[in-house]
Amino acid sequence: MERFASESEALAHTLAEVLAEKLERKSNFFKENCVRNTCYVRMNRYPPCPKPSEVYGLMPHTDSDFLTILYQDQVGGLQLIKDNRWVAVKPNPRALIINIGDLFQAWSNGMYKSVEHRVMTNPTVERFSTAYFLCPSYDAVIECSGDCPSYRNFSFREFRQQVQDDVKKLGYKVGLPSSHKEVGDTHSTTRKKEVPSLKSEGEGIPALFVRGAPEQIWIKVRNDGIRETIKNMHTKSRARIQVVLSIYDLK
Ligand SMILES: O=C(O)CCC(=O)C(=O)O
Ligand SMILES: [Fe+2]
Repeated sequence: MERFASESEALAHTLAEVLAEKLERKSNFFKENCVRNTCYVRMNRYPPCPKPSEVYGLMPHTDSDFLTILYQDQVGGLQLIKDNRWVAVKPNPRALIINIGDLFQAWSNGMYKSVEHRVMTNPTVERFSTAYFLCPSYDAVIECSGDCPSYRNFSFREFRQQVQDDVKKLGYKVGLPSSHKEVGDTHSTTRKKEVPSLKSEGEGIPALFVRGAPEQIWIKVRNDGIRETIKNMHTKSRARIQVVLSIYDLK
């Protein structure tokens, strides 16, 4: 677990810096603000559930961090929204899944989009996953980039507080406002509507290959190729970046 944490730490910083460089923003932000005691690893266990159609393993959500490095076991159940539909992310023991979180969405002025995802339960098999969250200190201020920022500046403490308050009051996280400028304006943001049916597990996204789609970019990176691969990838503006990474990097 310690190894997962330290390898993920290095990887998360590399990815964040390169993604920042692509925005032509100072890449030392992450070194200065996302330090060891502000980031964390979470281990998730999903027990078998007799009523999988009625109970989520994890409710649909976006992560409240800069980016998440996720390793899932072979059971499956992770799904994300792609092209307005839920699709399964096929388990692959040699891949890590990297999700952009809310903070990167705000920091990049929506260039990188936080990915909505959820976990379905399995009626017979228990499932495990491990996630590393790249988070800043509570006092860090998230400054939206660009001449026409879509979000006002806010501290991570403020954002966390808003998420907690929303969950308490409304029963779900509102997260970043989708079309309003003010973080904290919970009433202006409607809950995302339920997206249509999911594709079957078999149709899910293979977790280790390169594919470009209008809204998502999948890249395969090995060993020390991370920087070059990301630098060279073709990002359409406002692309949603979903990075699928070879676990060879973890040796
Ligand atoms: O278990 C998974 O695959 C996803 C976990 C997750 O989304 C989270 O911990 O935020
Ligand atoms: Fe998550």
